[in-house]
Order: sequence, then C-alpha cells, then structure tokens
Amino acid sequence: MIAIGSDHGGYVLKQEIIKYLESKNIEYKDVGCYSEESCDYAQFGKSVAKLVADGTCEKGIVICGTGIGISIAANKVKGIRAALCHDCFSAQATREHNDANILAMGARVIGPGLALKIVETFLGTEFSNEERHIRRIAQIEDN
Ligand SMILES: O=C(CO)[C@H](O)[C@H](O)[C@H](O)COP(=O)(O)O
Repeated sequence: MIAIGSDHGGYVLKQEIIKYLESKNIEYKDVGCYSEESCDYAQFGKSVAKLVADGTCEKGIVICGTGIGISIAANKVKGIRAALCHDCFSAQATREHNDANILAMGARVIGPGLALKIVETFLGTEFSNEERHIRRIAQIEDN
C-alpha cells in the first residue's frame, strides 16, 4: 500500500500518479489535498509520513510545488527518510543506499512524464541491504 499526498501545487501531478498506480493495480491511500485550492503542505506531508511510520503503508509519495516543503515536513516524523528526487538515478540510489521510504517531487520542477519514470524507479528498486548502508541509516536515527 502506497500513501500519497500533496498540496495544491502538487495536486495535478498527484492525480497523474494515482492514475499510474491504478494502471499497475498498486493499492494506495490518498490523504489529499483534493483540489487545486490553496492549502498548506505540512499537514499532507505529515499525514503520509505517519501512515508509513506506523506500518499502514509500505512507502509514500509526497508532492508540492518544489517538493521541498512537503519533504521537510515528512522528515520530521520519526523513522521517515523522505528523499527529494528529480531524476531516476537519485530515485534508484536513495532506495539502494538510504532505504528511503518516501519519495518527494516538485510539480513545478519536472513534468509528468519524468515524474512517472521516477515513481516507477523508486517503487521498483530494493534496498541493497549492505552493511555500510545499514550502519549509515542507523546513524541517522541516533540522537
Ligand atoms: O513548500 C514549497 C516550497 O518549497 C512548495 O513548493 C509549495 O507548494 C509552495 O510554497 C506553494 O506556493 P504558493 O505560492 O502558495 O502556491
């Protein structure tokens, strides 16, 4: 199950990604927003992050205008590693190296064609499970 959310700046791209998930029979939970009316990204970033952190959803996707505000908000939730990716190399690397559990994108930065390839790459790439990456991820959680 994939949790997905956006603010108004990411709403149209969110709907494109939902169409893609449906075409691949991938289950999702859409936490909103539900229109292009102006709203605040933090609540949607945190809602997606909480669904991933508590295990309801395996991964999440968050979108705002740049992907920055909503990824900062998602990363405030313990256990979340939200990665802002605007290319497929980064999407693959962040899954393999960081075991990123949320993909963030900016709908004002990239178009839907590239965004869908990034989603495909992110969801289709496994964590490498290599010792050095496990060690580094553990260090992120250290206080
Ligand atoms: O948080 C952001 C900037 O990092 C997002 O891009 C928001 O979507 C953006 O700030 C919204 O801007 P708007 O002028 O309110 O449409």
